[in-house]
Amino acid sequence: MTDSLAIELRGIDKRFGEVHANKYIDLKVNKGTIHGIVGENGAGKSTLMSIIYGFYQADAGDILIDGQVVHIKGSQDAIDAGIGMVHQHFMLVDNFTVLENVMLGTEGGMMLRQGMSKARTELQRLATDYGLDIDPDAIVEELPVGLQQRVEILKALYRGAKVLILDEPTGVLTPQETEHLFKILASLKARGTTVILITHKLREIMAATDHVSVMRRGEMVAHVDTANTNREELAELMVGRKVRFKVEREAHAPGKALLSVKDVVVREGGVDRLKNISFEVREGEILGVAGVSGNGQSELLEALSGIRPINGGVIELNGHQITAEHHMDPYQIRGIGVGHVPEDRHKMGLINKFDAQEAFILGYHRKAEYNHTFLQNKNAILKDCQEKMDTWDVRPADPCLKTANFSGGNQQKLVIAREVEQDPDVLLVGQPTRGVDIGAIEFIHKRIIDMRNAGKAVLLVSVELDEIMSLADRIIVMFDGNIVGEISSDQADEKTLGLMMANCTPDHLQQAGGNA
Ligand SMILES: Nc1ncnc2c1ncn2[C@@H]1O[C@H](COP(=O)(O)OP(=O)(O)OP(=O)(O)O)[C@@H](O)[C@H]1O
Repeated sequence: MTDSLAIELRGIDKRFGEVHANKYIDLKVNKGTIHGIVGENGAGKSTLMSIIYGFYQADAGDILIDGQVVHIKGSQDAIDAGIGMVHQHFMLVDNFTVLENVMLGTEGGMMLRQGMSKARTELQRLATDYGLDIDPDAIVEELPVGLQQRVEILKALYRGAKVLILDEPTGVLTPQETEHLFKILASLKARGTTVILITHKLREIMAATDHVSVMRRGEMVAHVDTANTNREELAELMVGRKVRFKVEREAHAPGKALLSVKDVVVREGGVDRLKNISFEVREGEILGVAGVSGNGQSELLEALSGIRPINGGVIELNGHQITAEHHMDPYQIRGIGVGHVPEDRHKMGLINKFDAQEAFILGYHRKAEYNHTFLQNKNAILKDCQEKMDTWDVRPADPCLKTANFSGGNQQKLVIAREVEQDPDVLLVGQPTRGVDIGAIEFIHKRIIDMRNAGKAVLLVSVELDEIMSLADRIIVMFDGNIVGEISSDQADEKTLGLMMANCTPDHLQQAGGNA
């Protein structure tokens, strides 16, 4: 039966000091299938994939490709063995063209005209065969995220990948881009490529995969055929208990406005990113902001949190006015009772070299409780961090571990725990559950609802429509720097929101309402 296996792992074991990240893992992946891998944050999924791709060396165990043991000591060995990987954070050279990125590091020489022209022909063949349409001369940084990911896939195929690993590929994609990606994966499968897909989104697992393997705390705990399972069972296998998918949200009367935005303009390079927008968020209310990425939601969060000055209008935050003339920086804004969970935890939420205990006080480090007269109160910081890590189930609960060495989902928990636990009056939160496992999503959602029930104002920006619809009381929709519509969450459904996000006419919306 081994001929039908694209890749097999036997007894893969890996430790990082005290952390036993992979415990004697066995895995069989059939050729020409889409194989899902799920598991809680820190379960060891990325470590296992990094071993297959040669980033890490296993302490024990074998990797077999086409039935033969292969020794993968680096990514070039993995590429030679027909393995390709699309990382969560793309590995592209931003100011190179698509073609240059695809060729980079391969035989033929970038500078040789003949090599370039051969590569162009091959790239076009791959693009046509796999439905990966792209302009070879486009500059990568000018492409939307979904197309940049396509370049990563093409790069792997160009290097002859027979097994393609995708680690959380949809975390940064819009729903439309996600749909496209799944069509591409189906076409890869139809042409015999094997896909290993890591995702926390169980809907995607159910829709796209043939088989699923479940990891928990470094172990492989189950292998199931997708056709014979469901989201609830997978969630229970991952977490070891039943998980509620539905958020409990009781009716609640909001109070006075804690955040008010009046005619706010944000300009960048002569272009208005926010065009005279106005709205309010009141005490005891969650306002959801929906929109296709790139329509001003990120600029809005950055303006409100003080990262970006505004060019016009007025923001009133917890009784304080911010205008173009009177800017407040992020530290000052935190000081007036505003918490901010940035959309991109790597760029704005954490400093990789810092320990978890330092990450936990970032932005709050001057507070009296973390300081003696002149020096930091290390004991207080350590104790505080330990308590919060336990409450939020950050794994490993080690305040001295470098931020970079936590798994992606645990890094996200560090950031959101830091902001929520400061008990701000206004919480600005971007993509709160990006990369977070199903059990942690349940917890994070509950904490956001608890804040609303305690009379706080929450502004929630998320690309997950399910998340917005289940948490928000009201939803505003952004398009091209404007607010193009508002809807209460009881009336919102995916179709109506989708049309609003595309800025469709009232007629279209009425039809959608009728058909919904
Ligand atoms: N370079 C490293 N040094 C120390 N510990 C590490 C390192 N890389 C990973 N770990 C630890 O190994 C464990 C497994 O991490 P891994 O990133 O594989 O989890 P994951 O299942 O991919 O999680 P997530 O869903 O959050 O991405 C975690 O406890 C993590 O902190």
